[in-house]
Amino acid sequence: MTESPVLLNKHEVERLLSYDDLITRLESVMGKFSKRDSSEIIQPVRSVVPIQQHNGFLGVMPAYLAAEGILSTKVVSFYQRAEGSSLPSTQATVLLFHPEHGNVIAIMDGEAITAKRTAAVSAISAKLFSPAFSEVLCILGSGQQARSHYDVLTKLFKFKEVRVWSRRKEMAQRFVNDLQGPVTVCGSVKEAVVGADVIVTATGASQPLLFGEWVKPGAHVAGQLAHTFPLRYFLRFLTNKVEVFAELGEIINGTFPAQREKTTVFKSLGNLFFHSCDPKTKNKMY
Ligand SMILES: NC(=O)c1ccc[n+]([C@@H]2O[C@H](COP(=O)([O-])OP(=O)(O)OC[C@H]3O[C@@H](n4cnc5c(N)ncnc54)[C@H](O)[C@@H]3O)[C@@H](O)[C@H]2O)c1
Ligand SMILES: O=C(O)[C@@H]1CCCCN1
Repeated sequence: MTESPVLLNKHEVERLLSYDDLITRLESVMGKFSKRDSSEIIQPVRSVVPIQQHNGFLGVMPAYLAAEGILSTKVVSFYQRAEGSSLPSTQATVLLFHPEHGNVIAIMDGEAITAKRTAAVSAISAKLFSPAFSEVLCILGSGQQARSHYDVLTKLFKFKEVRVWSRRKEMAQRFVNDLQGPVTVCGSVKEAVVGADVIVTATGASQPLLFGEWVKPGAHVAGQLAHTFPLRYFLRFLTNKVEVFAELGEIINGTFPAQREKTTVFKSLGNLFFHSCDPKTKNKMY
């Protein structure tokens, strides 16, 4: 007879999930994923059901790591919320299965996992690609991802200055009031971005907010885009001289060099990494 699944609520997940463990673990699994060896990891592309009349989506994100006996799926809904809505735009549950018997062994809050996992992956990208002496962090947005990115990036790097922009200044101010360290609230995206070494985009915007001409040469952009944000926009608004270079796992594996001195963009959905174009560098397209 199978036992009842363990239930982990948001508070428990937050307590148990440390950024140090997550970063180590994610570096390992992203490296394995990029080897495309199905005996190591099977992770199909996320299935998404559009819920058009309510501006929402339901996604299912399964994965299987045979050697480690981990069989799991996240079930996530994401909705476009009206400005000022108190509802979270992303809500998720993660189910862990017994790989041999197929029964559910744990049901975990997925909001905390999504917040921390996504920020930890950006932190890995920043570790690899941010300028050697990064002093200024810029965060666009003031929601869940903005907060988790603030937490992990200020834990890993010693920034001299942190800037936040949000479409409503009072939301940016509320975000800052919750933090311990000093953060500047900026009145425009440009003001927040110019001169920044690490730039996090964490908004639900489906139109470009950040323009390449504002980005300091050599800076690193960690892009948490709305999945509705077309990739071609993201490339064009940044610069028309962008090449898709590699998956993050390929950089971790050493298949491609990180080239920290270049202006780099990590597009989190799909784990792609871009850098500004160098004609001598081999193009790699996915
Ligand atoms: N890559 C990933 O794996 C991943 C995971 C989770 C979330 N995301 C994406 O990250 C983004 C932020 O997610 P979140 O959980 O922090 O959401 P959230 O709802 O907590 O915060 C959204 C933020 O975006 C701002 N915003 C919304 N629409 C905007 C617009 N049109 N212009 C300017 N600002 C706007 C809001 O004011 C708020 O600051 C979303 O696009 C989400 O889809 C990506
Ligand atoms: O990977 C995720 O969990 C998120 C959910 C929200 C939309 C973007 N992707």
